[in-house]
Amino acid sequence: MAANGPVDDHSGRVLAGPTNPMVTPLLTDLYQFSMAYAYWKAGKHNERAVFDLYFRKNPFGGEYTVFAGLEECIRFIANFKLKKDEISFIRESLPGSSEDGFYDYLRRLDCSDVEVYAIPEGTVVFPKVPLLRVEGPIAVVQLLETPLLNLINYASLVATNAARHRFVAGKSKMLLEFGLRRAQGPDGGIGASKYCYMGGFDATSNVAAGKLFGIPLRGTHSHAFVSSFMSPDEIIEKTLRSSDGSSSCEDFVSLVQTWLNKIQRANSSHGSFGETNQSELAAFTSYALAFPNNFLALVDTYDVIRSGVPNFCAVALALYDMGYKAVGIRLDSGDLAYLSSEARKFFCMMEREFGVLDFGKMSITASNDLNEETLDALNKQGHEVDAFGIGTYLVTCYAQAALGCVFKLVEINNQPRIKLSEDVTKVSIPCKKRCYRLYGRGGYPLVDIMTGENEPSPKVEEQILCRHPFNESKRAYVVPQRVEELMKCYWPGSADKAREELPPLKDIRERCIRQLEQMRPDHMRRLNPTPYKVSVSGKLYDFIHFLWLNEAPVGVLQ
Ligand SMILES: Nc1ncnc2c1ncn2[C@@H]1O[C@H](COP(=O)(O)OP(=O)(O)OP(=O)(O)O)[C@@H](O)[C@H]1O
Ligand SMILES: O=P(O)(O)OC[C@H]1O[C@H](OP(=O)(O)OP(=O)(O)O)[C@H](O)[C@@H]1O
Ligand SMILES: O=C(O)c1cccnc1
Ligand SMILES: [Mg+2]
Repeated sequence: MAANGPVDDHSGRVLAGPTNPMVTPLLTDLYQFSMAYAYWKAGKHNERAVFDLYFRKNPFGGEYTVFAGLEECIRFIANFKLKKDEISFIRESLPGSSEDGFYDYLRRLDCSDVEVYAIPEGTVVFPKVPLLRVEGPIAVVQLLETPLLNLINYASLVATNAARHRFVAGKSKMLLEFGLRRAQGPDGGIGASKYCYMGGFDATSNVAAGKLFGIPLRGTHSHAFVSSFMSPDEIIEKTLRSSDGSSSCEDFVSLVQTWLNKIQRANSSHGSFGETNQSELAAFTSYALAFPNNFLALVDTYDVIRSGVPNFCAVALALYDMGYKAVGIRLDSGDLAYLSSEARKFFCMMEREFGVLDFGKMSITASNDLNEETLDALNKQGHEVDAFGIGTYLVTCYAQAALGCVFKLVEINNQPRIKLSEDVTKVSIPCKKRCYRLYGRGGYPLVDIMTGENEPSPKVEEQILCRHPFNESKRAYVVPQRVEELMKCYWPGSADKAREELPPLKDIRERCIRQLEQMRPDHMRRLNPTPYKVSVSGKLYDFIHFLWLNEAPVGVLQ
């Protein structure tokens, strides 16, 4: 197996660079280069360091997180090489006293001696457990800190946000990501589409993301299309061939009008609406002529119940005459519970009145500032929405700005290191570690446990003591029914190890959905979820506290 550089992986494919060409070795904080210089000057740059990348608290008030962004990290590491002009820029940016030798060193730098262990992308993960363990010469690994955090923080946050929206919406609903126009710039938009799909969305409106990642594309039309029409007279080409090609309707506009009259006269709709908006009818008719097989109309430009829905039905029934099946409607304002229920009643009434099979099952898409709370409210009220189009709140992660992943030194030259803090949640867990997920009888994950690298792994059916890393009184014996080692080798560096494949996005998405489904329901609920337990072995617990006492200066009281 090949170990170094931008080489082929097992399937013979070259590991391409990151999706965003802005992700280069310069996409880091200046202080990383300053430290790299100081390490080099001190002759320390090749000291072997181990860093853990982890977060401290689950986002959105929840008790789980979806890990995303790994593939981009590995592609970055595989292609890490400073270009001549980049090195010149670093020389200009560091103090003039820096020595030439450092820049020769930068020229030779790559990640061929860096090892990356990581939890597979799409896994459900928890605070304190390393998502990534990066080991290598300290100067190089230090340069990786910022880009790795940048690639993982938003990816995992938005994937988690998507998973949470999916959880509230339920499995059977179609979830469409509509956020590109509101996302934080182009990378925010592309990233949101990729990671919302990973977190369980079905499709995106973002065409570039469709091309880049093969995400299914979906979309409707906007109010502009509806309001751009003034009257049915504008429609010049009125012919529609039937779906089987056997006949043709010379004046589809008149056919639609005939159906509108029938609907108005129908017994069950008598009196429920008068004149509908004719310019809206023109827009719908025109759209149907353009897409007879995919007719979906935005029905809230003028009045959903008095105009949009009857106009839609008139066009849909005319299409039906020609052998086509309309797709449905989109609602983008108003009370979505009420309007979707009223629209459904209208469709069912059309089915009964005109004997059109399945007309009542017409798809209803809803959009307009949706988020977890509005989805939850709609569920509680009862609604008839089949698909949700969600933008702003989803992609901007409005409910929480950042995940807060950190990158902490846990070992140097085989010496464990600890970072202390007044705030116990900020004390780092030292040592190069192994992490396991222990499963209980119900098939649910029970606890994650971190051990020292050389400790024996937990065994199925063998009792193991799991301790809270910092709280002495919190501990439990666990007899696992299944033991899963969490971190796998994704970049072996110069070690003679096999590299994990980077699976296609679709497979990661499926993994993510399965992972979320296998969690115990009380960890997943929105209100007061039960925290999932993250622990350390007895041996690691003792060592953390030994090191803590060793490193913490004893105060003097005067
Ligand atoms: N039944 C419902 N229960 C709870 N929230 C709802 C319900 N229906 C819609 N919403 C939400 O209420 C908000 C309504 O937005 P807003 O008050 O701006 O009105 P609007 O429908 O957008 O009106 P307009 O587009 O005419 O200005 C949106 O965030 C929407 O998702
Ligand atoms: O509401 P979001 O969750 O962000 O979903 C995307 C929104 O973008 C579109 O319209 P846009 O907001 O551009 O115009 P509108 O508000 O006037 O409909 C669409 O109609 C949705 O309302
Ligand atoms: O296709 C849609 O309906 C759509 C796409 C992006 C934003 N709002 C709506
Ligand atoms: Mg809007």
